[in-house]
This record gives sequence, C-alpha cells and structure tokens, in this order.
Amino acid sequence: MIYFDNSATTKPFPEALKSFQQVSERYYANPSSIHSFGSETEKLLLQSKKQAAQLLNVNQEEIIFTSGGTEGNNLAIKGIALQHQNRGKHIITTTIEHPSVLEACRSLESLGFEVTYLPVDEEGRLRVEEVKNAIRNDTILLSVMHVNNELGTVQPIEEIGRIASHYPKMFFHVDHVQGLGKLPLDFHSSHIDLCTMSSHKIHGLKGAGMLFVKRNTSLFPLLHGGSQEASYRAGTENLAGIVAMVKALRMILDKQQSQYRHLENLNKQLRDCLKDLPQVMINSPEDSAPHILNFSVPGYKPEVVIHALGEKGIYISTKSACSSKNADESAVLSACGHQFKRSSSALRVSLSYDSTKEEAKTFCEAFKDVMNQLSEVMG
Ligand SMILES: Cc1ncc(COP(=O)(O)O)c(C=O)c1O
Repeated sequence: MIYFDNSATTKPFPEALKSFQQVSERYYANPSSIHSFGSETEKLLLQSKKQAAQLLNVNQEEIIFTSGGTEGNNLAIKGIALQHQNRGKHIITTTIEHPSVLEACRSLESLGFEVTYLPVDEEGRLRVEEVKNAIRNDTILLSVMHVNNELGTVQPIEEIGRIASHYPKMFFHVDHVQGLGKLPLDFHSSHIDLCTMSSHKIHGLKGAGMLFVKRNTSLFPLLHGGSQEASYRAGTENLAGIVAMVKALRMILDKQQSQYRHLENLNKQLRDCLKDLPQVMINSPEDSAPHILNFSVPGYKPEVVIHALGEKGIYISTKSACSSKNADESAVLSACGHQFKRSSSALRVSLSYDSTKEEAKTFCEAFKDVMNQLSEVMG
C-alpha cells in the first residue's frame, strides 16, 4: 500500500500509540477527581501541557487542549468574536480557509458580524497589502491559515503578523494545522494571538488538538460545564490522546529538523514526473509546503482516477477530505480564479516523512498507466 493522503490524516507513530495505550491502562482516573489516583492523572496532564508549551516555546497557561483543528478554529473565531463584540463586529479572513474557519465565520454573520473574505492570487497567495487595506476601526479578528490544506501554499504569516501588531484592538489567529511539524512558526515574532493545531495531522491520534491563546487574551467558551482548561473548554480531558499528541509533537519537530530535505526531494521528484504529462496542470506553487502537491487533470473525473489508483493500492485524494463530498469543484481552486475544468479535476498527493523515493516512483508509474487506460476508454 502507498498512502499519499497525509493531509487528510496521518498514520499514528507507534510510540504515540504506545503512550495512548499505556495512559489508557494506567491513568484512567478522572484528573478532576480529588483522590490520589485522580491527582496522579492530573499531574500527568499538567506535565503534558508543560512539555507541549516547551516544544512550542510558549507558556503552559497559553495552551488549551481541544478535540482537534475544527474545535480549535471554532473556539478561536467564535470565542474572540463573542467575547469582544463590544469593541467591534468586523472579522477578516481569506477565501481559501478550511471549512472550519469559513463556516465559523458564516455562523457569526448570521449573528450580525461582518466578515471580509480576502481574495488570493492564482496560486492561493494572499497579498499583504490586501490585509492592510481591509483593517477597519471595528476589526476585532484577522484569521489566516499558515499552509493551505489543498494547495500547500504558505502564507507570509510573519509579515501579516507585523501588520496585525499595529492594531492592538485586533486579534490575529493562525490555523497552523497543516504547517505544524513541516514549517517553523514562531508565535511570538509573528505576533500571533491564537494558533490552532491538531494531533491527527502530526501522527498523533484523532480527537486531540491544541489552541495557543496568548496570555491575557480572553475567549467566550464554546463548551460550558466544568472548569477544565481554565474554564475555556469544559469536559473531561482526553488524557491518553493528549499524552500521545505531545509524544507525536516531539517526534515530528525532530523530523522537521532532520528530514525536511527528504520531503522537498520527494515533492520535486513527483513534480518533475507529473509536469511532463500532457494531461496534467500543476496547481501547487513551486515554494509550497513540501508535503503537498496538487494538480489537475482537466477532462478526467478525479474520483475515477482515485478509484483506479486505489485498485493498485495507492491512496491519494481529491480536495480536502472534509469538503470532497460536497460539490463538484474545489472551492479553493475556484477562489484562486481557475476555471471549472481545472477546479473540478484536482487531485492532491500528500506525503509524510515516512514516504519513500520508491513509493513516489511507483506512484508516478501507476498514475501514467491510469492516465493511459482512461485516455483509451475516453477515446
Ligand atoms: C488547514 C486545516 N484546518 C483545520 C482542519 C481541521 O482539523 P481536524 O480534522 O483536526 O478537525 C484541517 C483538517 O483537514 C485542516 O487541514
């Protein structure tokens, strides 16, 4: 099997799975229970938070454990909007954010907030000038993703953050779900107030995530109940998932240091092979994040290509897993200004540090075979 769908989800590291199992077996007490078993699990929870904070170079009070990226984005966006609406009701984001950002913004529109969706160029890049021009007196939140999940396009977060820092009334949120473990991001020098991360994209398990919330930033909670996570996120903590996530975080940051080149080389190998094929149009920019390569095969149905590759044990995807069942075209490619033929035939290959040169070679050969077969059928 060749698994090239790592932007949808990653295979858990064996070490993360082991941590999950050990914690589930040994530390199953509720961290809020006041008996000594509960205190032990609470200690482990606090230790995990401390370790996560150290790895991310932030303070431990600045981490809220969540259930994943969708919750993190919703908590950041709705939490800021609802808490700070007395300062203004204007939000800025981009047209190519993940649905968990776009739909959170749309839900706020129905509550009377105004949202500006900034356009991007044909490779999905946001112009810093556009950000500057969109900021108003009543803007309370700017939300921009670091790495786009379909194209791999990297936004100039540090530059955008510099602009944001001139507007103390406005919070700056970054969706870092696809960037974590692939590209460095310094939350402080980028003037980030809130940053979303998800465990299952970094070889942890599903059902865990983190939201960085800069000190002294108050949020309106999404979940009300107990006082877990400083009352920002009520509900018994997923301790096993959290410990596994922190293990995976440490491992992926190590790999980012030592194996980044490997991903770049694989991306180039795939790009070189695909760009020579007459049916293919590459959509990802040359300087995209190295784990994502998006391309279109105009005239071919992407589901047919995916199924044909699946029969050969090769797994890739159309657009993002969460929106691929919705419409015929990629909303991201459409927002980049591409015509329907191109935006409705997009395929995404997404790699992990464990992907190999041999797998990339096999994929290219299989893809060429599939294209030949389909061309024959189509006459
Ligand atoms: C950029 C981005 N943000 C947010 C999410 C949502 O993360 P989760 O699946 O953990 O809810 C995803 C998942 O694909 C993503 O790619």
